[in-house]
Amino acid sequence: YSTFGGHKWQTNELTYRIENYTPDMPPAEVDNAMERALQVWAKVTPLTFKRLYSGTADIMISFGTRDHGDGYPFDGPDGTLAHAFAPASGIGGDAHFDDDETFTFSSTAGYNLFLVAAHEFGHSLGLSHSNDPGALMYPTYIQRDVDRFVLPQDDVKGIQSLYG
Ligand SMILES: O=C1CC=C(NS(=O)(=O)c2ccc(-c3ccccc3)cc2)CC1=O
Ligand SMILES: [Ca+2]
Ligand SMILES: [Zn+2]
Ligand SMILES: [Zn+2]
Repeated sequence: YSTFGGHKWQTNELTYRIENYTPDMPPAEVDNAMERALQVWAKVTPLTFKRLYSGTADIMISFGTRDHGDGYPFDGPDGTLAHAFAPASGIGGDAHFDDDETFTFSSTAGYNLFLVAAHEFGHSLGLSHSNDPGALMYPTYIQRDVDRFVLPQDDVKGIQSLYG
């Protein structure tokens, strides 16, 4: 695993807000994918995630295409699927998803939103990429069985090196 130089949140009570939705799936499935992706990390750390419905949360989650206002424009279908910012005020911690992608949650076609979100939230919490091909924080997307998803040991060690 690797971190952004040990950059981390100074509190364990984090907040998140889903700012908008993708037309690819019902909002309830987006909520579910995001909640489960955050729980993956909460389960192995003292971190808790509280959902906000207005105002500014630590982790602002949004879907956008091309230039969406942060100087890191998306690139249309395929290529970059999403990006997230390391812990910091303002845009720090935020996770953006490229709405030119077809995200799915139930089927295994397309990019699994739960997996991509879990990976991006790893960045939002302070992890950068791992060179362990089995790790969630490995830079390349690998389709996995999300029903029995268990956070790989490399990621557990990484997040606990920050918040354990
Ligand atoms: O740090 C960055 C910036 C660009 C990235 N490219 S991506 O959006 O195509 C991407 C690649 C792999 C994943 C991923 C890796 C492991 C598990 C799940 C998703 C997520 C997004 C990945 C990423 O998180
Ligand atoms: Ca893209
Ligand atoms: Zn962005
Ligand atoms: Zn990444």
